[in-house]
Amino acid sequence: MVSITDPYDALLVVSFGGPEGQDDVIPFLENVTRGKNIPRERLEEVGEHYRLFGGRSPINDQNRALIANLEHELAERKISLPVYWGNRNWDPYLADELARMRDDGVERVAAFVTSAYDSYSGCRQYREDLWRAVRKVGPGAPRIDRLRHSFDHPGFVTANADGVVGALGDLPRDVADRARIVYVTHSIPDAMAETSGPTGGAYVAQHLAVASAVSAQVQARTGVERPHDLVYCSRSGPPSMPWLEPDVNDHLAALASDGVEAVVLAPIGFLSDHMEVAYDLDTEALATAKELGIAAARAATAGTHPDFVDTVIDLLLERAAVERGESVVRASIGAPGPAADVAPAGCCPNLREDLPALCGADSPPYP
Ligand SMILES: CC1=C(CCC(=O)O)c2cc3nc(cc4[nH]c(cc5[nH]c(cc1n2)c(C)c5CCC(=O)O)c(CCC(=O)O)c4C)C(CCC(=O)O)=C3C
Ligand SMILES: [Fe+2]
Repeated sequence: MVSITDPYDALLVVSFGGPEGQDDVIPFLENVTRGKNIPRERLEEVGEHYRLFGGRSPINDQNRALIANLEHELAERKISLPVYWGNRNWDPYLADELARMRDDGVERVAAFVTSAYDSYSGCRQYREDLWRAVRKVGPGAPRIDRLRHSFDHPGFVTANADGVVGALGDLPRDVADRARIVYVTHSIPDAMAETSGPTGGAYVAQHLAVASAVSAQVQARTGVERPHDLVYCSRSGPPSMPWLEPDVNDHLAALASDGVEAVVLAPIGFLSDHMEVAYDLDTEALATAKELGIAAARAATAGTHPDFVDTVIDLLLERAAVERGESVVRASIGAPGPAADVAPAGCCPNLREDLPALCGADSPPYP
């Protein structure tokens, strides 16, 4: 009997990983920045962000919550499929989880990566680490298909629109109708943005599409048209290297001098409230807004919103149908359109060194 999840034996949630206590902070940061050109001062600064929160990133608990919701929703739909979880930079590591899956008899797995957009950081870097994990496990490692990026799935957009509507409700009533919606994502080097996706420029184009789609939904639901912007947080790297701008704090200052009284900060670049959201937005940017005298509220991320949980399952069922050779209608908000199932050769290149990566047209054969 054909099951709607065939040919998959499991779903694997692939994430970044984060420290769970003060002793983890330095080893975690060493894992993240190995081979990268991150200045010492920046590392110490980021270490302090984690220390402020007891050395514990919120990201692992958020992944545990997402997985619990996925398991619940799969059970509700009478779909019997185990869910596994492996990280790039912290326990549970990808290679350990792949070995566990192999021992459990899993041969073929669909991987949901907790990164919604195309760029080296959100695409190829995960696929390089999947290759490294597969090579470490060796023969018998399950075959992995990475699900397409979730940015343009209508469920992701609705979850974010709900977040913005909720944040508008947190603003003082007299200014909420005049609030500006400031969409925020992770800054990346200009060179990484320019080369993102199959033909370049995908990172910014995909965010602009999501920002417009979320704003249109918010307008439809509130009956108020509000201006919006796309800005960046969490810049790293040497100061000499250009990264995407404006920074959210600089942007708030510019808005204040233009007389803007209220903003919603909507972190569409992040799938859950991890450290960039908890520190860079909730701690730093909200303090900046306060100093400037702007009323500000932060919109919830997709997190465990039911529409986002459904999005993950929908992407899984879509890809399973594709692999069975069936034709599918892909849920999408439209241009720039769904990202590819199999990453095209050379997409989201690693500009530092050429490394083998899984789930692409240019991937090496399994060991
Ligand atoms: C696009 C993007 C995403 C979104 C896609 C995705 O979700 O993957 C993302 C996610 C995350 N980034 C995270 C943490 C860090 N990122 C760093 C460094 C960097 N990120 C970059 C980009 C991105 N990062 C880049 C271009 C660098 C410079 C180094 C390099 O060129 O690769 C550093 C080193 C210190 C610093 O440089 O700031 C840390 C500690 C965490 C965990 C948070 C937690 O613990 O809750 C998460 C989810
Ligand atoms: Fe990062």
